[in-house]
Amino acid sequence: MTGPGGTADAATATAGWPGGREIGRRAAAALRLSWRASRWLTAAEFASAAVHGGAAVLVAWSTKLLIDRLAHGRFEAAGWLAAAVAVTAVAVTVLGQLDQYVTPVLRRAIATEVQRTLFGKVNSFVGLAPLENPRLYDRLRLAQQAGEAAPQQTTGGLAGAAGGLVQLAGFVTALYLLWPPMVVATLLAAIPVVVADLRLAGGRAGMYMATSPGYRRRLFYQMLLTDRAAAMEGRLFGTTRFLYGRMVAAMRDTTRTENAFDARVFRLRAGSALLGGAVTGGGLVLAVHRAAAGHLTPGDVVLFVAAVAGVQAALLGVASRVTAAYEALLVFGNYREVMATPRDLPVGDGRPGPLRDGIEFRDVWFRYDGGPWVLRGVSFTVPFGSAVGLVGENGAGKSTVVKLLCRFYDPQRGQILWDGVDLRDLRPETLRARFGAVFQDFFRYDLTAAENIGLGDPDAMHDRPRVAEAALLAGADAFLRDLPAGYDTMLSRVFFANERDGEGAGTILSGGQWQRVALARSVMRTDADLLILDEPSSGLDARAEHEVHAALRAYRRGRTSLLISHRLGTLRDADRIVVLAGGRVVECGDHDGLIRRGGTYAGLFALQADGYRDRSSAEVDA
Ligand SMILES: Nc1ncnc2c1ncn2[C@@H]1O[C@H](COP(=O)(O)OP(=O)(O)OP(=O)(O)O)[C@@H](O)[C@H]1O
Repeated sequence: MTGPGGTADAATATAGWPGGREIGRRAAAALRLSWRASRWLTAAEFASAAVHGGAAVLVAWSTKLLIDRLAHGRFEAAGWLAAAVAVTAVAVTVLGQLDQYVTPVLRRAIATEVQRTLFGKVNSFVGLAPLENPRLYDRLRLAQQAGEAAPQQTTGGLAGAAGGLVQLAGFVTALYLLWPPMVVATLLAAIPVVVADLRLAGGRAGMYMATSPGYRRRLFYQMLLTDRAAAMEGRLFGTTRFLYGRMVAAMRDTTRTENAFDARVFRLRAGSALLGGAVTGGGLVLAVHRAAAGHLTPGDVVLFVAAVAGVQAALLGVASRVTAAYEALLVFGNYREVMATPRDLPVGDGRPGPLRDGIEFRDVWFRYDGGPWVLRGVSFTVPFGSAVGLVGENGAGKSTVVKLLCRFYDPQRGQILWDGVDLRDLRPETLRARFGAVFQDFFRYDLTAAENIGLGDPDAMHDRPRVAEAALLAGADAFLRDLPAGYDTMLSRVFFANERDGEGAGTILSGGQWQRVALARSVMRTDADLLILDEPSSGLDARAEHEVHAALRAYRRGRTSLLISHRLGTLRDADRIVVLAGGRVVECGDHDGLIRRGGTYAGLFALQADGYRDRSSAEVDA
């Protein structure tokens, strides 16, 4: 295998091939998956393969008898045999058609089952860490591929092997009866083919692993080249050529690795085909000689030719089916690994009641996946009914605090307590159901405006008055009503509202408008105990910011909230402001107290206030 990274990656990927037992376990799992997807189709696949194998021998043997009866002038018996051959041939043809129907339908049933189980698994991850692991994406891609292919390859492989063995046994018996040495020669010629195919199966699985990152990169660059937001920067900075180059390079890399592998396949297969051809040709010449010497009848020669070809075809069929199944089972390990991924975070049984006392961060230490410490012993409380602001420079760890509170990760040390109960002892979904939140990197769904807001409480998604109320609070109602189809306008240029007729082209919102939609989404849960607002107004104009904050102040009254904003003016009326720096809480108090203290917060506030002051008046002051 060549190509940058090809050899090394393949070597890593193929290190530690699974043994026979593991392959057996995978085969059993693949069969179970196929059975679960459709037991009738799985059974039909087996039945049709077995009948196929037997029918081929039956046709060849009947043909031999037919020719011998004809040669001896026994025409009546020949007539019956001809009818038997015709019926068998018709049955085989019909079965072939049934096979053509069963195979794709079973494939689709398996594909549906695989997608259902795989994405169900991804959905079951409690936190975000598994989704930040590039290996997961490789495994997931291969798992989808192999998850769909392996069960059918295994079913087909086992069924085909069963059918092939029936055929093999029939033809070997026929050859043995005619001329025993030919059995040995034919089997010997087929052995290199089987060995070569098994070796290729291992190589192919390694190649899949080695090319998977390349495929993902390729898709990533393709997505960037067609993504609207990326296209703006791409055109302005001229990065499209760079991205295009990277995409083509990634494509060449994977293609080179695949081509090198296919060349190896060709060399091995051509060599073994040559050997098989020589045996068949030589055998035919000898059989004709033996017939000329009176040792074989004309029917024997016909059966002989059919048997040599049949044995080779059966052996090759069994080998190729088994190796295809083996190959698929090697990659199927990815499906099993994804499905066996242990739960990323422990899940407690507790159901948090409505917040009564408050939330406490107690000596919380946290770092992302072996990186530097982001929080180093952070302690503060969010008392029930209060508004707490988090302040700190870029990278201070404010959003990290929010992510820990939502239990996207667990702290390495310390505790986060909900009314005195550790978050780890609570069910994450019931805990999260108590939050309303707008994140700094909120998501823009390619859905309608109403759906974009309604997703904040899927149960109330179609409750239009609730959606409109949330939009009103977030200052989004007026501009959403003005859209071409009001709340039903698609907020996307990638989909039509009516896909079938290609009608209802979408609209693009401005950054601030999107922020208001996200804010509306965060207040959809009317019974939320805690409102988390991470930079909710960074994109709003001055008037909108003023209006939205006034509305939110009223909304927050009596509720508990955690606010993050670099615009310190918006946090002025928070009951408590927590200042983070160097991973620690360096100050805590209300606005007036912190200003009097003259520390970090007072310094940041003065800097911002300075920026807003009229320069000339500042100069006059000076
Ligand atoms: N998923 C992640 N994986 C690795 N490191 C991360 C991840 N998310 C954040 N970090 C790192 O953690 C640190 C704190 O990030 P965080 O987003 O919490 O800061 P912040 O105070 O919210 O910053 P800002 O004011 O810029 O929004 C940063 O150094 C950042 O690089």
